[in-house]
Amino acid sequence: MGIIVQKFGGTSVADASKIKSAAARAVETFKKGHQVVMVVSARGKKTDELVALATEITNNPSPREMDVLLSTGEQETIALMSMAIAELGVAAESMTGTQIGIITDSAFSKARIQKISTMRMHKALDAGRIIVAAGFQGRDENYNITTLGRGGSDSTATALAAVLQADECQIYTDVEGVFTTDPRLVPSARKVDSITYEEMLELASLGAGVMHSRSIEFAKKYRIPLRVRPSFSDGEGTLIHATHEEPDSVVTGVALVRDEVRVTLLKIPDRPGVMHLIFSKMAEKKIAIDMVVQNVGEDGLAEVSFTVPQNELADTLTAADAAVKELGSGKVRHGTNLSKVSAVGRGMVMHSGVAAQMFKALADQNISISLITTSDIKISTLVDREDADKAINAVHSGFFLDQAVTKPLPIGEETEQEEETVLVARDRSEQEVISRLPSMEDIVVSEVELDCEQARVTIRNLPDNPGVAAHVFETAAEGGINVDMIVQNISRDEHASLSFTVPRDDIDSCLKLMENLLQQWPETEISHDAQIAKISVLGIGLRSHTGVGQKLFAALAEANVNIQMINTSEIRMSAVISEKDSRVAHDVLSDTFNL
Ligand SMILES: Nc1ncnc2c1ncn2[C@@H]1O[C@H](COP(=O)(O)OP(=O)(O)O)[C@@H](O)[C@H]1O
Ligand SMILES: N[C@@H](CC(=O)OP(=O)(O)O)C(=O)O
Repeated sequence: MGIIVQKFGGTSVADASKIKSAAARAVETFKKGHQVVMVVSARGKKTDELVALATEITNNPSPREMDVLLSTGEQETIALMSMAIAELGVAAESMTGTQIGIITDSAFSKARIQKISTMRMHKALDAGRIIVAAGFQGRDENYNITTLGRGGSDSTATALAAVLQADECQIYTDVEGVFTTDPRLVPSARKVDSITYEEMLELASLGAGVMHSRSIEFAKKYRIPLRVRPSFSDGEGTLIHATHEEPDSVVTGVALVRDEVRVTLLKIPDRPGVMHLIFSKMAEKKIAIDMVVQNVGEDGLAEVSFTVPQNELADTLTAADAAVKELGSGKVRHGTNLSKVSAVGRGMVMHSGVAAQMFKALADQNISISLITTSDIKISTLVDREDADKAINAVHSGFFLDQAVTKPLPIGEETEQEEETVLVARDRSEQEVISRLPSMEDIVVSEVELDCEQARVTIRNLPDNPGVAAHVFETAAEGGINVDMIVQNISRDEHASLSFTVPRDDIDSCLKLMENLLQQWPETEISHDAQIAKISVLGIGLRSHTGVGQKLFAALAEANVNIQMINTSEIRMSAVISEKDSRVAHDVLSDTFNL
């Protein structure tokens, strides 16, 4: 039998009795004949406590020393866990990230794995020992201790599963599996039995804290079946894999990021290269931009908004100021106390009216939406933080996620799928996997897609009131118009400007419907462009790797292509450009990403 990786999060190793029951589970698996690699996190809230302790000493801790400090939480757990396993009569060996040979770059607090050595682990496994590995940590080339970012033990687990070609990577946690949303926030959330890598990637990157998004990235790249399981019961949990069967519902889950801030660059030049410059300034400071919302420019001037985590505001403003200075025009504004509410589901691709349904759910609760961005399988909205809980509940019930009954997968299909995924893992020689290690965290762009069948509609000066977006998209849905990309930005005077794309053949009927609707808001202006193209890069981990946006914008700038609208997600980045630029954009992006 093969290798099983079992990861136990902080909540599952919080005290001695929890450590003992985690140890018992590993021993049970071992006794069934598997080789077992445990990956453990710091106990309970240990990491938070260490962070708090450091801030009692300084407001400006050295990033290097912070990583030395935070890595101790996991070190405590590996020793205790190994003792607990030994008490059950099985040999165990604790290993820190350094001892395993997890080599990362030197980006303290958000390091990326570059290499993993399997030698020491194989030796211990072959000697009949359970490995207890410290999650969340590694070392750089100069033996500085690094950490992988909060929640990073999931990434350690899937990365180890990938290099060891494990049969399954099990993530044990304090809930029954992956739910339709965080059950702590929405008690009526339901567990889902299976979910695709893409949906889980989007959900995790949009705030579903149950998994670290990079861990799913590894699992998808290396085809490792992941299973999120409860540590307190024998539940089967949720399988995360590459299924292709029809989804049961249009939306699979909703997620919340509570602490977001918005930075808006106003009155910046509307010309090629602008986005590239802004993204480069952010990338220099390793700021992972979250939502990016760029809408069509007006009078030669454009505006772009993005959101970042609250704690990156100061760095982001410095970078934004530097960008504006270099551009020679523009103003930087920001808004705080915001939250992002998103809905994710593969079914969105096939159904129209999904956006309208989400905006209506928010409008019914009188919640105003300041930014909107969509991709093919997700819709994200930015709302006031005080509305966050109300919003997530509204969207969850608006998509009937509290009511849907999960349809069990037909037994045959599930078995076939599992066998297929396991085979892929077993077929590959370890040598081949190891040779790919230096590029373990490389960006994977798999396709450049060009869509010249769409037209763009832009509405400016929309009142910033709850229900406006819902009206617009309900009108489109009632008219049978399938809206694709949606971007809403807030404008200079706090009015909203909304752009969206529709099939080109529907542009006339769409304009007619909109003109009718807009009569109630006389200050609005509508414009359109039927000669647009949507160019997209598809892959994995696109948003969390700041480099992809940077490369994309650099390539388009180099080719002198102006960008009208942008949408980003974990698996797709799209830009609306003029149709006349479509060929050159396609060629230059294919070149840039070596496709
Ligand atoms: N969609 C979701 N499904 C399940 N749990 C979720 C979801 N979104 C957020 N969570 C939260 O994630 C928590 C588990 O993650 P975390 O606290 O990091 O656990 P661990 O300590 O095991 O790593 C759950 O207790 C739950 O509140
Ligand atoms: N201890 C680290 C790493 C981690 O992954 O923890 P958990 O598995 O409890 O989310 C943190 O708190 O971020």
